[in-house]
Order: sequence, then C-alpha cells, then structure tokens
Amino acid sequence: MDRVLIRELRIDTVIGIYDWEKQIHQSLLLDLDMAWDNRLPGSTDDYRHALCYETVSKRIVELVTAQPIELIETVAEMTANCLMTEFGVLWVKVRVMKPGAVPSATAVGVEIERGHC
Ligand SMILES: Nc1nc2c(c(=O)[nH]1)N=C([C@H](O)[C@@H](O)CO)CN2
Repeated sequence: MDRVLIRELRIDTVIGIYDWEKQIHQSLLLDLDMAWDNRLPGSTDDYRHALCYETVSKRIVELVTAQPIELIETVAEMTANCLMTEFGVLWVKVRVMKPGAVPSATAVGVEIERGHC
C-alpha cells in the first residue's frame, strides 16, 4: 500500500483539560500516514494526481487551531475525519504527541487508524 507521510507536524494551540492549559499555547507533534496510490503521480510527474503534503499540513494546522480542544484524542479524530472526508484518503494513521505534558516523559501521545484500503 502506497502512502504519503507527514512527520512531526508542529501545531501550537490551546490544548488540555486543566484551566491553566486553557490560558496558554502548547505544541503538538503530528505524524500522519495516509494511504494514497502514488503510481499515477509517480509515472506522470503530474502534481494534480498527488496528495499534496503541503496542502494537507496547512489544512490540519488550520483545523486544529480553530478552537480550544481538551483531549489529544479529539485532535486525532478530527484530523482523521478531515483527511478522509476532504482529501479522499481511504486509510489513515494519526499519531498525536504532546511533548512536555508529563515531565518525566519525553512525550506522551495517542495513535489511531481509521478507514481501510
Ligand atoms: N489520554 C489522555 N490523557 C490526558 C490528556 C489527554 O489529552 N489524553 N490530557 C491531559 C492533560 O491535558 C495533560 O496533558 C496536562 O499535562 C492529561 N491526560
């Protein structure tokens, strides 16, 4: 299965369950694995057939920063839903990491897979 990948997409936004978290911006790092048939763009060298990682990245940043969110699970679900409904991705793996959320851990996070190929 071909994929288009985005690694460590940094999103600075209001995220968290505690009152103090709602007053600040924190960073999230997103890894996205998106099923996409890369044969056509690869054989034609035609951007119109490609899943544009730049367009996807901008849209996900816009989506996640549009309002405060409490749970990183919500970020993962919103992201997966957007990729499937707006970009026609049939299967996606979304990992959302929250660096610094637990002082004794480098990062904590969640990972989901949605759809099927
Ligand atoms: N499974 C989750 N657990 C926790 C979350 C979360 O989004 N998903 N969030 C918090 C707090 O916001 C935390 O990040 C503050 O440091 C706690 N647990």
